[in-house]
Amino acid sequence: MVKMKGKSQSQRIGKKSRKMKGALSTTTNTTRHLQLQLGQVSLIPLQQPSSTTATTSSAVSCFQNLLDAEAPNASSSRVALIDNAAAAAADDRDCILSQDFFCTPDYITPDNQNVFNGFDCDRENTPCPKSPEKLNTTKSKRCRPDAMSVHPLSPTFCSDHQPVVELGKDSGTEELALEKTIAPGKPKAQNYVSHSAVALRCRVMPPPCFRNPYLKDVSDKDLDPFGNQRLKCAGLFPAFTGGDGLSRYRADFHEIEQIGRGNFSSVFKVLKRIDGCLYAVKHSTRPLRLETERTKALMEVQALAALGLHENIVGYYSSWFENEQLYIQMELCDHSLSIRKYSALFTEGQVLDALFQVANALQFIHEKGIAHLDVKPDNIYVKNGVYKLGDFGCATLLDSSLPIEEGDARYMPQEILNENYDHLDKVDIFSLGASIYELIRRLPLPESGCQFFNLKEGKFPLLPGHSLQLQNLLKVMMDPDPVKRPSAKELIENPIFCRIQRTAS
Ligand SMILES: Nc1ncnc2c1ncn2[C@@H]1O[C@H](COP(=O)(O)OP(=O)(O)OP(=O)(O)O)[C@@H](O)[C@H]1O
Ligand SMILES: [Mg+2]
Repeated sequence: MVKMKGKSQSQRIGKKSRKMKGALSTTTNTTRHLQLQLGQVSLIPLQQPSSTTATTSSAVSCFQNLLDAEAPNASSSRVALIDNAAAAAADDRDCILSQDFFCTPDYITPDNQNVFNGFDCDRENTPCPKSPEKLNTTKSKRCRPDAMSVHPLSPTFCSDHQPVVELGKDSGTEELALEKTIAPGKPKAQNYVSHSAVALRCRVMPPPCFRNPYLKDVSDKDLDPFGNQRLKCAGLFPAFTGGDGLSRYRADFHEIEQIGRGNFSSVFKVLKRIDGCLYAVKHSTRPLRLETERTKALMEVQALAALGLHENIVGYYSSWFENEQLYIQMELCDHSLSIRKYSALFTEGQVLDALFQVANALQFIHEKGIAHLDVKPDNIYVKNGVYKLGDFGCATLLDSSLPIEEGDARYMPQEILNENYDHLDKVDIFSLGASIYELIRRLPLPESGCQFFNLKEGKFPLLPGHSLQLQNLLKVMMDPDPVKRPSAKELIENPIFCRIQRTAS
């Protein structure tokens, strides 16, 4: 409780009540009637005026507002009072909910919370959202003209898309109205699953589980027994897809700035509210409406999760669907090696360092039976001098048992453009060679023409300032015959890397 100087808060409130009663004594019969009712409703001005005069006038004007609101008959005045009481109650709830917001598990957090806490999902960008503006009940009246009020925790609380839910009109009590799901005498809509029903189901059922195609040794029976059926209706679950309900992104993270944008996604630097640490959160830029689109998008996180931790692979923390978009929480890196954004010149030592570290990442993922298929400078990130392979959006299984979607054509070897998928691990080796070549030259790789095809043949001009040993290594990595390219394991065993190991030790 906030202590006030010299006097307790209740003493001050008592003083204000007495002043208000003084004002009441001069009013009409109607006022006395209202005064009786006010005995049960505390009228406390929201803002405490500094001077005594201001306090009195505030109390009077507050009372005057109630008088103005009073309708000719008693029941409507009761409605006005209930509305004000409900609004005050909503205020209290809002204050509590703005705290609860951060600690309640998704599937029990009320949906439509953003509606009544005044939390603007688009513009919210503050670490600690303030308690919302007081909502008056006009809003519920506009949505539901015949309703007295709706408990905001109810799934039926005012939403533009709410199906009709009739409320009890208990004129004899001043409690907040109890909701009745079906109005007596009204025909029940057939074959219609109400939004509220879905919201309710979301709260009692956890979201579905998916089989990870990159993990071979997990049997289907280890998964959620309803998984298959529920995958089909995953898009129906607001808590799962976001819907118009709670934003897990907004609830859990404070967005700091956009740090990247790919063809399919945007990446943001965020602060996780609960642990105070910085992360990168990537989300798809267009909605994933179809089950096939969601399944495809999920493969990126499934690959990351199946791989587990490696120093040279971007760390993966968590993922979820929201508003038909897939969100991926990752380790935050300093920048990518994109030559459009990062223009530093690479010495041979730095080039070898980057090559060695990414080759380590490739060895790790190839050993787990996974190919990346989109190795390029944009997808190699740096954090404190450590290179990390990221963007597993094209990852697939080496045995070609999963669909194959090749990455950026500039970094792809000829065989994959010819749809020969026999040596997918060697595709990554070619792409790494092409990436290093681009980093050395600081010029974007050609997208077509003679040079484009020459590179696919492993033919490129000399690289001044770099050792022949390195240039030969790049040529063999970009050999048109995938079999002649070294594996990632062979690559990291190349004696050329003794140089950087010597420097490091
Ligand atoms: N974990 C991260 N830390 C720092 N920056 C990142 C991170 N993840 C992504 N980025 C930045 O965001 C950019 C786009 O990310 P990403 O490549 O994953 O998106 P995408 O849409 O899959 O890309 P693409 O167009 O290559 O398919 C990256 O090039 C990088 O600059
Ligand atoms: Mg990318």
